[in-house]
Amino acid sequence: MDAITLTRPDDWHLHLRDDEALSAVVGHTAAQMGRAIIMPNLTPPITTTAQAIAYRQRILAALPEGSAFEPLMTLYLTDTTPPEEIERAAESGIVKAVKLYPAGATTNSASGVTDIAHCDDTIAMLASVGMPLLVHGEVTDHEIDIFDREAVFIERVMKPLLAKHPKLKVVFEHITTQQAAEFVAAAPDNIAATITAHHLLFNRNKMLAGGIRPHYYCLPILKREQHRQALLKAATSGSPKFFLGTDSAPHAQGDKESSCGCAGAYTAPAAIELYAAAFEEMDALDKLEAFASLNGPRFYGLPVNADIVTLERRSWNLPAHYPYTAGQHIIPLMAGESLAWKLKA
Ligand SMILES: NC(=O)N[C@@H](CC(=O)O)C(=O)O
Ligand SMILES: [Zn+2]
Ligand SMILES: [Zn+2]
Repeated sequence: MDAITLTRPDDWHLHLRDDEALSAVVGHTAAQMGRAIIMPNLTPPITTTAQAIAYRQRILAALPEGSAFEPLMTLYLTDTTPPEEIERAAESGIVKAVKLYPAGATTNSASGVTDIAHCDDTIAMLASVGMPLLVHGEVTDHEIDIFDREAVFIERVMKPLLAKHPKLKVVFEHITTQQAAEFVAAAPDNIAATITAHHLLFNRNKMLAGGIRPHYYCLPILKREQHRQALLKAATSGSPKFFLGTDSAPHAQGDKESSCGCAGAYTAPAAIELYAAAFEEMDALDKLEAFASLNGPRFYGLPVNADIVTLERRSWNLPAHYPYTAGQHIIPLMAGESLAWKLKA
């Protein structure tokens, strides 16, 4: 097989940042994806519908000429988000989901939720308007080992949350463990998950064996091979519960290559090609379209994209870096390395 044609994919979990950084990165996603769910973890975070509408305008203004890319906006849930904000969000037609960051779990999560009990009425409103809650599923308890934080989150937070709100639509974002993959597969239809390309392609050795590679440091952190295998199995299973969410999370080179480096892998420039590599490893390229282009819109209740894209089997090398903010580069995942598939321009 030398070419694959797919309905144009969407990215159901993306960080675009703001200002200069936004302008530097948005074209990479817009060249591949029809739409993307835009994460709200700016500083300060996007907590209101009015802020989401303004942020969407900045994204549209930063797009390359003629781009049809559509940003789908989210709100950042806090301890004090009122249920009325959810009603406003639903009425806007612009906000598609609300994001739960446990306070302190990841980049720009300081304003996140300290105890989900504070959000009960707001989450009940989400369930009643049918808007998905997107969850960064890691506990923040310092007693819990970083490699166990996702699995513990399922028991301590996810199961009680779903027991209390059985109709709530939940996307378990960027799952990284066998436990999460099995939990989602066995859950009712209102529970789905995004999976990143980097968690499908790499285990923690890539980050830590033979030298520490900060561009592979992201949250949730890369896990053991056993977990990568479980994610590959889930993504290629044909189940409509699993879909593409790159979690492409740009940070300046200097903020990654540091004594206390930021979490986040920059995968947007080669997103679909990285997923193609993972699906090919499973001999499952025939399952890529459902995962990348069909399952996400179905869960969100949106139409699939009307146009198609073509991937060609053609070896190419990722650039060593891209321009980012003034005086800073951004280093993509697999910088300088080769990929077997290339999206046809
Ligand atoms: N994934 C990451 O490692 N980082 C994300 C935050 C997130 O998605 O948790 C970021 O905003 O940089
Ligand atoms: Zn996250
Ligand atoms: Zn993210």
